[in-house]
Formats: sequence, structure tokens, C-alpha cells
Amino acid sequence: MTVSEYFAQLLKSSMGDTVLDTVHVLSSAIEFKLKELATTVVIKGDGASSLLVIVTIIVLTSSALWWGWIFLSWRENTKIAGARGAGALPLPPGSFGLLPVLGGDTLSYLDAYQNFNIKRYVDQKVARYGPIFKTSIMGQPTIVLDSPAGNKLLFHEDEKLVQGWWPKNLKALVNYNGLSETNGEAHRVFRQHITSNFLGVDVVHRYFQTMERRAKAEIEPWTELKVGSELTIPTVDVLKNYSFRLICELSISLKDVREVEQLRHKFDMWSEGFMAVPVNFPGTSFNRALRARDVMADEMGKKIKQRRKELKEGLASETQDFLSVMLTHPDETGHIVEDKILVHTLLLLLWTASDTTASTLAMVLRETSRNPHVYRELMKEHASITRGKKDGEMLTTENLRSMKYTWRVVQETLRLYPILLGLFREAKTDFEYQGYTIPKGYKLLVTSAPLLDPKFYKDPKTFDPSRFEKVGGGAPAFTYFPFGGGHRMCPGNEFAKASIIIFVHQFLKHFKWTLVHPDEKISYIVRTSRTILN
Ligand code: HEM
Repeated sequence: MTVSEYFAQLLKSSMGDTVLDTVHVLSSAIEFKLKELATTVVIKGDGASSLLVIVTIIVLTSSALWWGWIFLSWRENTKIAGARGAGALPLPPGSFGLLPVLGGDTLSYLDAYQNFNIKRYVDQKVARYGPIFKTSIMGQPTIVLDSPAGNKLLFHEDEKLVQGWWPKNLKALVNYNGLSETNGEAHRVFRQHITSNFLGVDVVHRYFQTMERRAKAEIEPWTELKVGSELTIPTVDVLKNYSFRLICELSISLKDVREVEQLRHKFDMWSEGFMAVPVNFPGTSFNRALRARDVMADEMGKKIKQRRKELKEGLASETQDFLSVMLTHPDETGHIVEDKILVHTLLLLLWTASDTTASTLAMVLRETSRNPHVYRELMKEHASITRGKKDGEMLTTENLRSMKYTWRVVQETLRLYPILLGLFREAKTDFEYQGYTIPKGYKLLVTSAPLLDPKFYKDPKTFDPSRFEKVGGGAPAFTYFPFGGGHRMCPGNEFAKASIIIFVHQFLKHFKWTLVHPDEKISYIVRTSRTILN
């Protein structure tokens, strides 16, 4: 795509011209949407042997939200760039570009991101400047750090030298001071609170049955045809339904499909704002996203009030979902979370828990189909679990623990198709790093490039789950970080793991599948959801 096509596309999306079926988001607190994955499956049954299934397209998404930064933060950028005192170590080599106000390297970075060429982008820069280089991305002075040392800096010394950072347009869209926007002690306390009460490893097992029920509810309606029949199913939509409906049920007990879909309609509109040019003018995507957010926030506010009443009257349980837990369990400082922060967190959960899982599942299904030995190994693992079960008997924690190969498949999927291809932080203070000055306010970026580096992984492009028989796929520490790391590491990782492997179990039980387009190019772009009412 040329530069002008790129701009045209962005403008189109911001003006709400229909065609663009992308949505997306990317920040230190992720999110993104898929394009399409239709699947033709063959219904499995007694004696059904080699069956054909067709999976169309898969596409992860990502990126673009940063266009707004270019315009919003150039002044800040120039102030910071001039702030170094005399005698300081030099800045890392590199260039802010001739037109940093237009984002310097923004186009090439985003192009590499969308087309899944981050490694090539980084390799070219490294060949020119060395492993640590400066550039300007989205109007922000940015220092790109090599891995694994750079990851170690970002993830381990997180709170001393660097902190989480959200772009301005994203902050505007979120607009509440919750987990995503806080740093330091407030962030730690709140994070600890939601981890110990909702997302932690000791809690997530409570949702296994709901996850399995939801997975069955999405899959079984497609299995009602005769055994052996071929069927095309819109798999991405099935996956998106699964993850969105699951988090709605577990966070606010919202189960009615039509109500969920109404919420998702607004959610989609909101998400579209994350990649739009941040022009808040009636008719723009950004404006629509802000309005959708207000409507959702208003609805969440009403749900909070209603639930408080139900809890008082004994009509709701204290542990029935995230909302109840937050309203009845104080954090370690003895406080119940404020309503406006709770509203923010509910939206954050919808955002972080839905398309991340759906996208990863999509790629798991794709790679399983492209690698028959992987399918066979998976079948072995899951058939032995199914054999030991009576009809309708649910999966146990023990069963999930035994799905070791399945988890390796997911880990290898996240190596090849990470949800985030780059993670940003902001320097909290001026500091020295490997002979250079990192000025306060500069953005720091680590990328997923090492995941495809033969230095760390033998035959890096080969899908080989057996790498993960060793921790981190055998690569040095701080190379593999699909869930981020340090104080901002994804608190939903256990939740994600369980919901993914449970879905894989159900899918394998019912279908065998092959890809319609086995060599489909993967790009990080998106479209909004299509409803399937089961
Ligand atoms: C395959 C699925 C998922 C992947 C790969 C993933 C990955 C990530 C990554 C890379 C981050 C940023 C970490 C950082 O900045 O260092 C993140 C943050 C976050 N994720 Fe996940 N995630 C997934 C699923 C989930 C789920 C299911 C939930 C909730 C149920 C969730 C909740 C969050 C939250 C709340 C944050 C923000 C944490 C903070 O700022 O402290 N994620 N995730």
C-alpha cells in the first residue's frame, strides 16, 4: 500500500465511509479484532475418519490507533527532545526523520506492523544503527530496545525507570481513571485486588464449567447435521461470539443473547475509535466511539446501582460475577472500588478479554489444520480425556492440567502470532542505558522481532509446539513475552489459557477441518463482529 493510499484509508475510516472494515487497537493494554475465518467442517461421528473442513481466512489485527498521537503530541515531543543537559551521554543513534511532525517513522512502522514484517523493519534499522536506536513513531520520540535486554529493562525495573503509557486518543476514549491509566502503588493495589478476586490462578477454576458450557453453546448448533456432512461455518464469528459472550456472562451476568449483541454493537463502535484519527466532530468514527463509550458507561453505571440493590435485598450473590465481587470485597486498603473506576474496569475487561482470545484461537485452528502431526497429537491428548468421561460430563481442573500438548500449541501460536507486535513504555526519569541517555518522557519500545530470530529459535518460521517442552521455547529468558511482563503483565493470562484450551477441546471433539486458503497472508487488520444468534 502506498503512503497516500494509507492516508486515504485512514481518513475514510475516520469519516465513517463504510468500506473500511477495520477496527483496531493497540496499546500497552491491548486489544484488536479479526477479519474473517469461515470454516467448512465435516461433522464427526462414529467411524468418521478423514474429513475435510475448510477454514477461510484468519486474520489478526492490530495497530493504527496511534495516528492521533502524531497530531496531539508533537509539541510535547519537541519539548522533550531539547531537554538534555550538557555533559550527558549521547542519545542512541538513529533519526527522528525529516518530517517528525508527520510521525517520522510512523508509516514504515505501521506498514511493517500491519503486514507482519516487524522483524524486517527492526533488522533494517539495526543494520544501520545498531541494536538500540532512536526514531519517531506516532509523533513520539521513541527508543527501540534490543531483546532480551530491553525486555528485561521494561519488565523488571518497570516501576523505577519506566512506566505504562497510553496514547492521548486512547486515554480520551477510556476517560476513566482505572487500572489502565494508573501507575505505581495505586496500580499495584487495584491489580492485586482484581487478580486475587477474579483473574488469579486460584479463582479462574470457578469458571471452567461456564467456559465449557459457552463453548458447547457456540459449537453444538453447527453439529446438528448428519454425521459426515460438510458445512461451512463462519469461524471467526463463532470465536468472537464465544469470547465476548463469555466475558459478558462472567463479568456482569449478562446472558441474554440479544442484550449481549446490543452491547456488542456499541462495543464495536467504541473499538473502531481506537484506530480512527482523533477528530471529535459529529460524523467521525472518533466521535461515534466517544458517544458509544458514554452510552456503555451509562449502562454499566445503571447495572452497578441495580446490582447494589439486588445484593442488599439478597437477590444476587456476592460471588456471582466480577461486578458482585467488586461491590462486596474491599481491596487491601479496606476500600470498595469507586463506581467510576468500576465502570472503566468493566469496559476494560470487555476490551481485553474478547478479541485477544478469539484471535489466538483462530490462529490455533489455522496452524493445527496446516500441521497434520499437530492435529494428531492434539487428538491423542483430547481423545484420552473424552474416553474417560460419561456423556455430558464436564471437564475437571485435572483434565485441563493434563492438556499439556494443547498448551504448547497455544504457546507456539503466540510465538508466531503474538497479540502485540510491540510494547510501549515511557521513561519516568532521565537515565543511562548501555552507554546512552534515555531522556524522561521518551517512549521505549520492545518488539516481537526476536520471536522469529534464528539466534533464539531453530527454524523460527516452523510451527513446532515441541519447543515448549522447554521453558520459553528454549530461548533465553525475556525473549518470549506473549502476555507482557513485570507490573503490567496481562492479569488475564490464566483466564485466557483456560478459555482457549476448553474451546479447542470442544472443537476437536466435533470437527475436523482444513483451510480454504492454506497460504492466506496474515495481516493485522480487522472488521467488526457479525452476529450469530444461536
Ligand atoms: C491470548 C490472550 C491474551 C493475550 C495474548 C494478552 C496479552 C496481553 C498483553 C501483552 C498485555 C500488556 C502487558 C504489558 O503492558 O506489559 C495485556 C494486558 C492486559 N490484559 Fe491481557 N491478554 C490476553 C487475554 C486477556 C484476558 C482474557 C483478560 C481478562 C479476562 C486480559 C486482561 C488484561 C488486562 C486487564 C490488561 C491490563 C493490565 C495492566 O495494565 O496492568 N487479557 N494482555
